[in-house]
Amino acid sequence: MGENRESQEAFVTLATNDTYALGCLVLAHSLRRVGTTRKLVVMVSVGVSDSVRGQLGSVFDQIVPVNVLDSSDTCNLALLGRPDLSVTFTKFHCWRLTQFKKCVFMDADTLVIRNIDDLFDREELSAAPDAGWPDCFNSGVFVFEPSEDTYKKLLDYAVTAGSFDGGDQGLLNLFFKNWATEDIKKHLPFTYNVVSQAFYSYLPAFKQFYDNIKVVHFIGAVKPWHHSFNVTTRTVTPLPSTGHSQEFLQVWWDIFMESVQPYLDPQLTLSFQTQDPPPAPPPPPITQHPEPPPVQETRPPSGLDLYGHSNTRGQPATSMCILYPYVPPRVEEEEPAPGAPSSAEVAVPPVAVVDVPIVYRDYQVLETHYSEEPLSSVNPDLPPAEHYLAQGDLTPHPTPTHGADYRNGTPAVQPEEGLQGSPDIIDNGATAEEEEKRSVESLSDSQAGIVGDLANINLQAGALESLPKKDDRERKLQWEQGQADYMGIDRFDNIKARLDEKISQPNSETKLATGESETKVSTESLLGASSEVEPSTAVQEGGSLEIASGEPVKQ
Ligand SMILES: O=c1ccn([C@@H]2O[C@H](COP(=O)(O)OP(=O)(O)O[C@H]3O[C@H](CO)[C@@H](O)[C@H](O)[C@H]3O)[C@@H](O)[C@H]2O)c(=O)[nH]1
Ligand SMILES: [Mn+2]
Repeated sequence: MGENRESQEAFVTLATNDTYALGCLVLAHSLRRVGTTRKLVVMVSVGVSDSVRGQLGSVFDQIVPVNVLDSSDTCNLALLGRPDLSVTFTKFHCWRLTQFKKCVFMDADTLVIRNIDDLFDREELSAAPDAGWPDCFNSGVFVFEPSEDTYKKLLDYAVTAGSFDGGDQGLLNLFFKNWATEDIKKHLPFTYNVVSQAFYSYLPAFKQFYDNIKVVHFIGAVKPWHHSFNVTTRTVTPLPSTGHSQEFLQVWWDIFMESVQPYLDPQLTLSFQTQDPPPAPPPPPITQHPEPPPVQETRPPSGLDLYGHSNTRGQPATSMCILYPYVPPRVEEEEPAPGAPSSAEVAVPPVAVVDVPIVYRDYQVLETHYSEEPLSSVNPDLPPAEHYLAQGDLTPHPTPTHGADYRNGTPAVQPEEGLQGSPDIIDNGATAEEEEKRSVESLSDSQAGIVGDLANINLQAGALESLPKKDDRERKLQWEQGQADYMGIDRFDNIKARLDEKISQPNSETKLATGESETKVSTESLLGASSEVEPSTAVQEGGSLEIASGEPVKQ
């Protein structure tokens, strides 16, 4: 392979804010660690701060500023009416990197485990199946050939046809619609884009093909950087219900702590937050709606999908996460007083407890289009932003809390007390636990649904007892109707915990037929149901679940 080829091929990623840029940094270090010989390119929009750009420059070969509202774009006018396509279009800028012959695009939330330079032997458009709908490809990793012509066609197509999921993935799948059938070589193995929840959805395959995993993709609303990391034990605590594999989260954090975090600008903690979209109004309290709340026709039904994405675009869920964006580097200490704990034993308190609005697949709130400059300054010939607002195309955000004008398409409803005015950073000396507790308690009963979310996301993994207790019987019925709460109470590690518990109780009524390779367990035991369940509703035909019980997942 000639040096020539190596300089003409690149891995490309994208960040529109400092938060996603952290992902880009970890991704780039992961690529360097597996010894890639190709160039590394990151596309950044105005939302990425100078200090973070500087850090990107230390690991990427090129930083390419991109701006979707570049007035040279012929499609500008049409785009203005389609704010939902903003980040989508930013991603498409990768086709303009015509200084390269071939590229591999990688989302900022991907992590490279093994060398993938062989991807450059593939043609446009090669990608791996999406775990949610395998006839579609996932657009987090794809091979493409830069071309201004393709870029323009994509924009035209986007404006006329639109994206069926509002994001780039829906659009790219329509544009490259023969991907699934035309050429098997364009079907990348799933190992090139393993959604990190796969260990959960298909554990045996995850174990079988574990050694081939090349790229892990942390899809969904909760990203590795939303997790908390204990600097003393140097372990990450997985947030329940995200489904992310602890093991790969740990790999992400190890790289982050070693190669990224020590070089972060100490001021970043603040800019980190202000770059994030402002807290959006909470979804209407469920208890006050005998009928489902009115939903705009264009929206798919609400609820979370397997990966924790909300199907309700424009309705962010609010969750508390503890961020550890910056841990001050250790300074040489004076001799500790006799009897005082050494610095290694002192748990570092969280830097900030942040109310993070988690935005599910909703890219309308991002700053690419709107936050930095008023629309009118982008192209002085265009009518002012109010014009579009008046047409009902866009809805202004109720309160531009960060000085930026985020027009996120969500209804202009004032957030309710208790969620609304929570400052971005609570730094009052309270411990994370106290703060969590306080914020949960401050919610009114009518926000019970939200309390559930808060409680759920704050629980430490394995804290089964403190999960919100559903009525056992109701839960059992739901299970039997195929409505198990796979991402919550019925998620794998909970089921496993219950199994372990049952197995360790020799007098348990649970019927355990332990074969060589599998264990059959009754619905009842999985649900941890009490013995008061009526016999008629006890284990029914088909109500049992098979669980492979081979060796545990590799640690
Ligand atoms: O505020 C944002 C949001 C996204 N991105 C970039 O866009 C990518 C896609 O967003 P992401 O949050 O990673 O989406 P996913 O959770 O992975 O969801 C899926 O849906 C997206 C929209 O269709 C696709 O882009 C993804 O590839 C697909 O995996 C990110 O990795 C970033 O590179 C930003 O820079 N800023
Ligand atoms: Mn992604």
